[in-house]
Amino acid sequence: MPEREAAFEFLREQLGDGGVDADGVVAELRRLEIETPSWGYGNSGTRFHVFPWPGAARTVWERIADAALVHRLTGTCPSVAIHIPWDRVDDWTALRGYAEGQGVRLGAVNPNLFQDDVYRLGSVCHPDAAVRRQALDHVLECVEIACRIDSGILSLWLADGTNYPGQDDFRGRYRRLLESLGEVYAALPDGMRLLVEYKFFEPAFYQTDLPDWGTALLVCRRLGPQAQVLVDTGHHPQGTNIEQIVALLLVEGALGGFHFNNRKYADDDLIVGSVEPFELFLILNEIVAARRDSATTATAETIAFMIDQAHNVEGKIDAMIQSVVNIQTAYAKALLVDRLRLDEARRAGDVLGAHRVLLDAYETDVRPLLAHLRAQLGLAPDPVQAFREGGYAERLAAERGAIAYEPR
Ligand SMILES: C[C@@H]1O[C@H](O)[C@H](O)[C@H](O)[C@H]1O
Ligand SMILES: [Mn+2]
Ligand SMILES: [Mn+2]
Ligand SMILES: [Mn+2]
Repeated sequence: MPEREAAFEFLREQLGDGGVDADGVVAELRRLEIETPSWGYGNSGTRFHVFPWPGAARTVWERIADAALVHRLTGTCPSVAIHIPWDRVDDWTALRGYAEGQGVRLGAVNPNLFQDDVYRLGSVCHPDAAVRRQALDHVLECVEIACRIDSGILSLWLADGTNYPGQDDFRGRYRRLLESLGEVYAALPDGMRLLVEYKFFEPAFYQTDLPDWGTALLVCRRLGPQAQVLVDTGHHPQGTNIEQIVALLLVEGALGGFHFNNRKYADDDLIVGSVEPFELFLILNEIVAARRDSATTATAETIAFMIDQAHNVEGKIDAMIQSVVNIQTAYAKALLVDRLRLDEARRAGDVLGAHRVLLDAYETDVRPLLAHLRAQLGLAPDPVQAFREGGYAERLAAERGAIAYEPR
């Protein structure tokens, strides 16, 4: 028996002794879908510099081709999120056809209300009604695009905010926010969700109009059931307990999706799980727990798992594959949590006992499980290695070269 299968058989037995069905875990892993961001495949950087990467995607077609490659190597990324205008085309049917021909579908549509000169004082919260109108027309165009490509998600992040005390009126901006998003919500066709993303600062440095989960939840409540909160894991002040926010939003039926990435300081958009893998495990543990709870299953089953990252000094495609592997790994560990033993320890007030139930799952090497899943899908056991040893990077660099970065 090949070594990997032997490792899986050994783990299956070990898990079986603890009452965990390894085949059930593999089946749940197989259902996991992770959406990658088109903008994660191109050159990106900071205000200090953008380092051009040989072979980095230059057009929406190349970004979709790279996303499709990630899906072919991981078997778990069937859709790619697009950003407007970065990914705008004249013929959406052609782009949709191209994507489907590559084996992926076009996913969440992200409007861009942060790169136009008129948005200096905000977009949908701007004091000037004419600027708000321009912003709304862009978002409504994105609703139209989502319809054309049969996407079920409009994913909205607002850079809106102010830089100095007194610059604007908090109540006035909040009212404009509600009024503007009310018009967006009214334009949503049945079945399309508006995901409201919050972020506590940047590019605004005194006040942000959608700074936290509470404000996003209040706004969603005002709008209606098609509006849900999007949690970007890089958008919280240091020390925030993100897994608690996730649990609360699940109970409220308001958790619509994630933008997975990781950070050490601010919105660093680093590879998810590369800084705090335990936090990622705890977040996914809340999702699995909610799926096991009839009161929260419905919401937990429709969460959009999306990545939102920028790869400034590393290759884009293997970084994205590593991100997918990190999410699969954390999710697999969350599926191993012995929830019966956990509940017992909690009821008994056994604080350390309960904590150790989570540690048992977290410290389990799930690589044999993931390799077994990939074998089932006819894929290489380690997709990052498969990319790096498959000559893809060299071929793309030869085909595309390293273009100097043009600001978007
Ligand atoms: C590029 C932009 O960055 C923002 O910080 C936020 O995370 C949005 O989701 C993303 O679209
Ligand atoms: Mn984001
Ligand atoms: Mn961000
Ligand atoms: Mn981010």
